[in-house]
Amino acid sequence: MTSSTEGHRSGFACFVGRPNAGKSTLTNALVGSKVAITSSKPQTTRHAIRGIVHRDDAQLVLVDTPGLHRPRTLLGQRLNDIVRETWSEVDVVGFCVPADQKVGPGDKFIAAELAKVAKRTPIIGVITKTDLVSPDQVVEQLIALQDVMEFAELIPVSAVDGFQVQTLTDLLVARLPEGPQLYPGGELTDEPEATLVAELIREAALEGVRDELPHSIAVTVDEMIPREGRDDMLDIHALLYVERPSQKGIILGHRGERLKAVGSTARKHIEALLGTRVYLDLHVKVAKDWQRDPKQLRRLGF
Ligand SMILES: Nc1nc2c(ncn2[C@@H]2O[C@H](COP(=O)(O)OP(=O)(O)OP(=O)(O)O)[C@@H](O)[C@H]2O)c(=O)[nH]1
Repeated sequence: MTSSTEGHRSGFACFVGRPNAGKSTLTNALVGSKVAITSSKPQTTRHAIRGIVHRDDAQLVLVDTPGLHRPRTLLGQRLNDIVRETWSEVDVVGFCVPADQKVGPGDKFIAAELAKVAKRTPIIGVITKTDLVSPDQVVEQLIALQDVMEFAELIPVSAVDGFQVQTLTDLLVARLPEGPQLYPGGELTDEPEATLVAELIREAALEGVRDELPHSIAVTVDEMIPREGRDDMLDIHALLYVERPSQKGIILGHRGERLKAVGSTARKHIEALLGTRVYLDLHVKVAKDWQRDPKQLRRLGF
């Protein structure tokens, strides 16, 4: 009997590019309507998962990277170190450049940074939004991009009309190592929104403290209601449960600064997920030994 993982590939990819290059839209086009829920172990990545492409032969996990900045300050440099670290942790990077805009200094800056990791991580040049330009302009952009750096592959796509989206998936998958599924399939769809929202909050809360609090956090979303008189704003009230007061301190951080950052990261991801603006009201509660208490577990959705 052959093993079920034989020939199966799995791994991580991220899209980089200047703001508005079309990274999010492309991610959604690749993933389809599926939204990633990452509650399932293993926690193989420290980065927020934007979507997972499930196929019989592969599982492609698309992760978020923070934006790259022109480093004017020490903090800017530190942020860029983090970006580069992410790039070298994924199996393949897609560098997105829109077809309808000249390859500019912003792109060149990113390319120069990408070139530093290109020996270890293959970089695929992705020309996005081809539906906005003529075929000739696509060719011109391909040529312009080729001058910027050396790519493992170059491909024009359109997330809007689906042009070459499948081919791009194939190219990304081909760069993944052989391996089993990292996340169970199937469970990614049809999750009620509140569960996904809770999961995004949990992800943000665990960021950076996974080692200290690996399985001690649970999140409940108690309320998701449209802001009165507005159809573009959702009020979300959520509770973050920890097991011990000491863990509450870790989550809150100095003067609650960490919780504030968690809330702001989670809010951005929730807004991207739901396509609406969000006010997130987040509180931390100690629920003693909730993992061993069936009643509490049920309330937390386990
Ligand atoms: N016509 C067309 N528009 C697109 C395509 N992909 C993205 N767009 C539009 O381009 C704009 C930016 O797309 P995003 O996916 O938000 O870009 P992004 O790179 O994620 O942007 P940041 O989050 O700012 O980094 C949006 O208005 C999209 O609707 C495409 O394939 N064709």
